[in-house]
Amino acid sequence: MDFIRVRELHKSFIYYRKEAGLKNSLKNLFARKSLVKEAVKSVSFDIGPGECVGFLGPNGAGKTTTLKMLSGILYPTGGEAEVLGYIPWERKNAFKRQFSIVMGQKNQLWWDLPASDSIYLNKCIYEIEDAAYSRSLSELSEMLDVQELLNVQVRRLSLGERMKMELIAALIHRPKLLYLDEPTIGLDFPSQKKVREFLKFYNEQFGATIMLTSHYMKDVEDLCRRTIIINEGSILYDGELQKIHTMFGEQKVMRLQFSEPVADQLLSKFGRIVSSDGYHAVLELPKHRLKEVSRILLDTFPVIDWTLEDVPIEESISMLYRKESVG
Ligand SMILES: Nc1ncnc2c1ncn2[C@@H]1O[C@H](COP(=O)(O)OP(=O)(O)OP(=O)(O)O)[C@@H](O)[C@H]1O
Repeated sequence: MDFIRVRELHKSFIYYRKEAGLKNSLKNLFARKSLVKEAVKSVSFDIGPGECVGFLGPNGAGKTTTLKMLSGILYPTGGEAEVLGYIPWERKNAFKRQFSIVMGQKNQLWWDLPASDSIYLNKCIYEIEDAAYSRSLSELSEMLDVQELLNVQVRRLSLGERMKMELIAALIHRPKLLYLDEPTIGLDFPSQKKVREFLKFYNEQFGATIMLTSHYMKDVEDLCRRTIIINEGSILYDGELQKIHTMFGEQKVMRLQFSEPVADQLLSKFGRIVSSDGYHAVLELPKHRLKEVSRILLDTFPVIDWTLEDVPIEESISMLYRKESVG
């Protein structure tokens, strides 16, 4: 059984161009120019129960718009979706009780109240029994190590502490499905790690299905085997994250340090320059040219240090985007 079934889902936004200045504003009142943005173009995929799927893409790719349609916040322009057996945009109560959406960029807790009040409000909304609520609250707050902070006003919490409270509020009713839109954005490394460990535990312990968007690749590497990559509203890749490496495994990254500046023009004939400042350069080059290029570089350039690495997963994904844009 598929938990999430999406077929040719599509969303276009109509918006109006506003010209600057009073004269143009008045003109706009009578003759507005409408524009269409195709944010999501006919995407299809299935997600099974208990899967944790990374939903990746560059800024403006259509990730949030897709998650909003799958949670019923947005009505699609076309296509179909079935989530937990419901059509999300019908917003049936039985559906709303079974999922949560957490957006790292949006605060869902009451700013001037302690987090415990917002969490209690969710208890009432979801009609959670007292015993189940107490158990869930103490379990979640213990796992996230924030028991002492539940009664502190939300605006007095740090970003990391607030995100942990957001997660407790979102999970207090034990949803089977969790949409996470950049849950670790802006957090320091220890908080990112804690949130990741918690999400992994929640996924494994309760068999929850998770769809996660994040610009931090570590989140996706740690939590998701499968990745769906979207760019300009269309799906570019759907499969195992690690397989993206093998698609671009023919490349290596060489980091060089020079004792005196070396111009980009001299380096560019050996491979793609990822970055360079004269004294340091990062080159991406094909594996089959490694031996030859290393020899030339070491013999003819003032190299004082160098290393060879595999292409990072972020870079493999960027290559996927570039390949797509080149056609
Ligand atoms: N209400 C709207 N009206 C017009 N255009 C919109 C609206 N909402 C989103 N868009 C556009 O749709 C495209 C996709 O936006 P979306 O927020 O889904 O991207 P995203 O992949 O989540 O990006 P990011 O990683 O930056 O959050 C963008 O070009 C955005 O400007």
